[in-house]
Amino acid sequence: MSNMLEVADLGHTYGDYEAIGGLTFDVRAGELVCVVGPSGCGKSTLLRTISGLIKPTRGDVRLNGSHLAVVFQDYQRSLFPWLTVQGNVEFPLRSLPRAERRKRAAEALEWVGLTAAARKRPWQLSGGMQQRVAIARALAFRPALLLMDEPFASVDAQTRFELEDLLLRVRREHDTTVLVVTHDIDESVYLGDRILVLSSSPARLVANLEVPLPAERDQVTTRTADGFVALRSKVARLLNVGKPSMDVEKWAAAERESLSETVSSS
Ligand SMILES: Nc1ncnc2c1ncn2[C@@H]1O[C@H](COP(=O)(O)OP(=O)(O)OP(=O)(O)O)[C@@H](O)[C@H]1O
Repeated sequence: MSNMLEVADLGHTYGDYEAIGGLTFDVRAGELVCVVGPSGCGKSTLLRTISGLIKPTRGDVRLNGSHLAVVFQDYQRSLFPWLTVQGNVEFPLRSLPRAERRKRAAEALEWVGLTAAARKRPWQLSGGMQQRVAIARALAFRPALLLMDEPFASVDAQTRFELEDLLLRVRREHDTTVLVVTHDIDESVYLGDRILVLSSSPARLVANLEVPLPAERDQVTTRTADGFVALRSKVARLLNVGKPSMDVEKWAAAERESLSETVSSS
């Protein structure tokens, strides 16, 4: 499988504060990779450098495709209240002919189950529906890579589960490559093909974990499966290594070894 994203020795410093301390990883085409790390470790900075919103102090980001789209946590601020749902989804497609814009927006709204809401304004919709509009807008752009920054953190638990399943369905049906930043360990295991665990700031890669779960996931059976429970415990323990006094590399190596033992014996 080819790489859609290649990040090499990426580092970022704000003034003299080092937020990211040299990250190297790839995201393969069609893969869904989750990034977890302690609060303030530099996850949003990582997404901003990948999306080109800020220029990294050092290192390289290579995207093997022409477009990327970003979905943010705060859907209320990312949608235009004066445009209809359809208008919001069409907005990034302004350079395309009108008929093509319409077609792509209608298609993306259908993928997220919002065809009936196309003529409404965002403020007439629930929070979960608004976030679905933001996802439709990103998908209509047909991005080579979809970046998501805490995309479901502002909705209730039930809606969050629905949106997680929506994301899994659309990325499977449309073969989208996705990089999701999340605070939620369970969400990272439920969604991910792979999980990148970061240390506290400056963010370094503590572990790069394959998720040993079938592609078909279900909120009840997947979350109670032994592989799910074992991996979420691993990630939770790895996140404690963000303490500066610990030897992150040594800890991560030990955890990786014990994870591979768990997986091979299960
Ligand atoms: N524009 C900025 N100028 C100076 N420091 C910044 C700036 N943006 C972020 N930082 C600092 O860099 C560090 C990483 O911030 P970032 O927002 O990337 O972390 P995060 O992991 O996304 O945080 P959270 O988990 O709370 O969302 C934090 O200590 C933050 O205070």
